[in-house]
Amino acid sequence: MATTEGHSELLPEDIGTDDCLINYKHIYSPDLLKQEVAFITGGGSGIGFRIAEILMRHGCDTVIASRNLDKLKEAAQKLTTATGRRCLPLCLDVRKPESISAAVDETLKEFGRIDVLINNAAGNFLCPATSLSFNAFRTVLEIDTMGTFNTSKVIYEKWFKDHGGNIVNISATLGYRGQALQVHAGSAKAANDAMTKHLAVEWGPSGVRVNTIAPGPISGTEGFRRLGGPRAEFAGALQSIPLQRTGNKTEMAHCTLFLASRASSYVTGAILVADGGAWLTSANDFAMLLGYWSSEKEQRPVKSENK
Ligand SMILES: CC/C=C\C/C=C\C/C=C\C/C=C\C/C=C\C/C=C\C=C\C(=O)SCCNC(=O)CCNC(=O)[C@H](O)C(C)(C)COP(=O)(O)OP(=O)(O)OC[C@H]1O[C@@H](n2cnc3c(N)ncnc32)[C@H](O)[C@@H]1OP(=O)(O)O
Ligand SMILES: NC(=O)C1=CN([C@@H]2O[C@H](COP(=O)(O)OP(=O)(O)OC[C@H]3O[C@@H](n4cnc5c(N)ncnc54)[C@H](OP(=O)(O)O)[C@@H]3O)[C@@H](O)[C@H]2O)C=CC1
Repeated sequence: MATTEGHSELLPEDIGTDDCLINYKHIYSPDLLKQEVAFITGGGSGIGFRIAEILMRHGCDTVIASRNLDKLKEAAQKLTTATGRRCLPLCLDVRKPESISAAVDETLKEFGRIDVLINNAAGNFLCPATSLSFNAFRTVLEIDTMGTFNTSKVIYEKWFKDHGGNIVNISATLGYRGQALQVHAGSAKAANDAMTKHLAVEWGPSGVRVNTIAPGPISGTEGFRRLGGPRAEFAGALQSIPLQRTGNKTEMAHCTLFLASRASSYVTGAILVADGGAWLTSANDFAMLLGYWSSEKEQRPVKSENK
């Protein structure tokens, strides 16, 4: 108990908005990723933003890429100011391979290399299977699973195949025991965990490592908010996690730094579970989540019919 609380206290400013850490203490040498370039999908917010920051604080230049260019520009400015490294904001939709291709070309033109790909972009919301439209299920699979494959394949073909590289996927432990109101996200992330192993086998001979971080509930993020995490009713569920707290973005970024760097040079095809032990024990309370979902109608679009 004292150990986990102690670590939380080291990072008091971690909770909340996408701002850079004020008192960051390096985990590894600040030169660990010197002269490397990381391409981070969804790097303008939440866990992806913090991953960009921690990689940059270890010497890396970054590309942060997603759909909302204004948000990305603001994030890139903050990241460069805080770390002194370059950060290039680029617009893409991971569902559209041609947009990924254009962003990768731009990256290679600007930086001349890509060393690390972080597949972090995703979409999620709470919804029981009976209310989930076919299109809603497809949309989440297209963003999370097709998006991860599309980005990996484009970067492999344009760069990693000839130069090697390092892919880290951001998954989730929510599907490991089945989670209520999450059939879409759980199915998508399970496919990604399988993809990690398949691509590690196929691309290992080209010098490409492929690994995954599987987070549990991470406070101060959109994903946590969308699933009702900050609500008082969930306090009991969080207490059922062995480490008795949510994780934070910096902890996820440190795990990513390990897999993205030579610190893990003989690791591939691995899934690093970083959830405080949550999936081993915590209650998957269907009634509680359904109650929350029913009370949060403004979160959901009005659908005419299942498509
Ligand atoms: C938190 C729980 C607390 C305590 C539990 C304690 C212990 C539990 C222990 C272990 C559990 C471990 C972990 C769980 C905790 C955390 C969460 C895990 C995973 C998290 C994943 C993520 O967070 S992903 C990142 C979240 N951020 C985003 O989603 C931002 C990006 N999102 C979007 O862009 C949209 O939301 C989108 C995904 C819908 C895509 O947008 P777009 O392409 O524009 O698509 P639309 O046209 O809008 O919609 C497409 C169809 O989808 C339908 N839809 C959209 N929103 C909803 C909704 N809210 N509900 C139902 N259906 C929806 C929409 O209607 C469209 O379908 P049609 O049929 O109408 O066409
Ligand atoms: N938060 C949590 O508790 C947990 C999160 N995770 C995983 O962590 C990762 C980050 O989640 P979190 O930080 O919470 O959420 P955010 O909403 O902050 O991050 C998701 C990012 O994905 C981008 N994105 C969404 N759709 C697309 C798309 N079609 N093309 C390109 N980019 C897209 C968004 O940017 P834009 O809108 O500009 O496109 C956004 O920056 C996700 O993979 C999530 O599944 C896993 C377990 C728990």
